[in-house]
Amino acid sequence: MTATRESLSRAIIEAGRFLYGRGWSPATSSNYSARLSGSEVLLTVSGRHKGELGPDDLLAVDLQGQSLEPGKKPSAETLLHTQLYAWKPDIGAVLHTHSVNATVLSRISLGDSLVFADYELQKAFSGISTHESQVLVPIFDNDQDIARLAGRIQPWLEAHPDCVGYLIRGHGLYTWGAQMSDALRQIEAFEFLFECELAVRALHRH
Ligand SMILES: CSCCC(=O)C(=O)COP(=O)(O)O
Ligand SMILES: [Zn+2]
Repeated sequence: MTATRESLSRAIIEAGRFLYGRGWSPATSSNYSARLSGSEVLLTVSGRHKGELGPDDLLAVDLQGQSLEPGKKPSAETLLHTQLYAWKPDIGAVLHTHSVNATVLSRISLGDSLVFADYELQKAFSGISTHESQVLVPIFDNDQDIARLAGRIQPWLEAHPDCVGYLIRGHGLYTWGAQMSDALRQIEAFEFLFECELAVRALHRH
């Protein structure tokens, strides 16, 4: 069945309620999107409360991140969404969240990536079928210049076609999927792994 703007709007609004309810999109943070076509994306308007989204809080942008709806301001992080849709035509939804665990873990990890290995829950990521795998999650330093940040992320994506998500240090998580349900599953999987990692590190300090 082809997704309509109405069904994709509903999926984004429901995702916002869920992610805000879990505490992963506080204080108007986060942005969400879904692919409308080969050249257009439905995205959250900048600055909106993500637990109280309605259809007016969404707008269409092109793959260059330009608003197609005058009067509506797209997310400040639009380019981080559109670069993913341009990177892979099978991406249908992108989620960006600001959880405590993603923020803390990305701040205390001094390297430029995290590796998750031997967790059964890694199988929640698209393309992974065994715990005997490694999920490599890059951490990019935060930047208020989103075009510059996208420019630093692009070569990493091109070199890692199996990438399932990335962290921005002190900021949050980006992940994606063929459909909104896939992106939501990956958000939950990342959050589970972040919590495990922080718990393991806390135990090792004693
Ligand atoms: C209050 S959070 C600061 C901006 C941010 O990181 C974010 O995710 C939300 O920005 P948007 O423009 O998409 O509302
Ligand atoms: Zn953000």
